[in-house]
Amino acid sequence: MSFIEQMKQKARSDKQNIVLPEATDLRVLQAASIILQEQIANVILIGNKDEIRKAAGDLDLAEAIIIDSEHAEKGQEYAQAFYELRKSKGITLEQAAEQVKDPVYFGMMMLKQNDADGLVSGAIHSTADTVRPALQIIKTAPEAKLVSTFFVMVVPDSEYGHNGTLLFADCALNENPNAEELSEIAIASAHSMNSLLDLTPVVAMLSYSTFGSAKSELTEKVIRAAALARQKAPELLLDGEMQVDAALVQRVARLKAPGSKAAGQANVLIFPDLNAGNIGYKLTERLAKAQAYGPITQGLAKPINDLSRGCKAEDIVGVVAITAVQAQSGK
Ligand SMILES: CC(C)(COP(=O)(O)OP(=O)(O)OC[C@H]1O[C@@H](n2cnc3c(N)ncnc32)[C@H](O)[C@@H]1OP(=O)(O)O)[C@@H](O)C(=O)NCCC(=O)NCCS
Ligand SMILES: CC(=O)OP(=O)(O)O
Repeated sequence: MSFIEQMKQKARSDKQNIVLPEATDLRVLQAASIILQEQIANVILIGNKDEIRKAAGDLDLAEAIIIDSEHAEKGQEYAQAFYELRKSKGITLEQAAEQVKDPVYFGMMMLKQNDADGLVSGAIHSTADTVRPALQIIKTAPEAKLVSTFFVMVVPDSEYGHNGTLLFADCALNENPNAEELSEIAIASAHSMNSLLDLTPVVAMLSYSTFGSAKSELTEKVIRAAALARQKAPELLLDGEMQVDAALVQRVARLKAPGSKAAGQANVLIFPDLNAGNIGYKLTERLAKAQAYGPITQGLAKPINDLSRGCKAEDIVGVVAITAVQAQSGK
């Protein structure tokens, strides 16, 4: 069974309430209709009922719950709760009341107040505009030091990773992580590989150098990050710095990184910065025609996941199924 079929099946076993705040986007509404039809999750759409119905056309959304954040019953409660959260940053109650009318902020407050289980946004909003409210309202999980993101990449007809399934991180959030932050991203991604995909993570810390073949501040950062990650999580199969061919291809690994416990068989690729990560996932998606599910966040107190503005309806369905599975395990 494919990765995404597994996620859908798991999601169906205990249906979660997932908020979609971008409810006038046709791809989001098409996804909502598929999610309801396939019984993957209960769907909460945020927006004006008439506008949503107009945008939806013939789509069957009869089972979706629609909440208008401009005139919501809980608007006052959410405004007060948001004000309490952000008053130390100088926000007034009036500003809080305005802010929670925004569908993304309203959706986040639904999660904060336990009125929903997960949220998916980003078909219209940039990553910053999806993740910033999550960082402000939902915040990091108690055990997490840093929030980061990953993509589950499913590459057709590929022997790399686990039969073409790999986890790429961080492709969406942390712009230039230092060595300490990069080590946290690696460890969190290994845990995500294990908890979400039930696969043993084999982690490669990527660079343009393999085991000292080049030397600069950039390679030194990755070497330090790998050392820190090994120190903090010695049980992990993790190595670096290494080039992506050494990480994936056994023949190249034998030449460039003999004796490495991760080279040649990596299924978790940790990119050194956001330029590399974002370009790397989009290249794989477009040139290798891979499915790219994400950005999925790790380290937030509740499951809030992002999308690329270039996503298709089926990508949104996939990310909602993943969000529902994360919500099940967080309960
Ligand atoms: C997401 C992003 C906007 C957060 O940036 P920011 O400017 O630090 O935002 P803010 O300063 O408003 O931070 C919001 C809160 O989250 C916290 N925070 C920021 N990044 C964090 C992280 N990675 N992990 C945990 N907390 C974080 C901040 O400390 C702040 O907390 P506070 O408001 O309670 O004090 C920023 O990292 C970003 O723009 N990343 C790139 C996104 C992008 O363009 N991706 C490319 C396409 S996918
Ligand atoms: C994840 C990502 O790159 O998002 P977008 O394409 O919307 O910038």
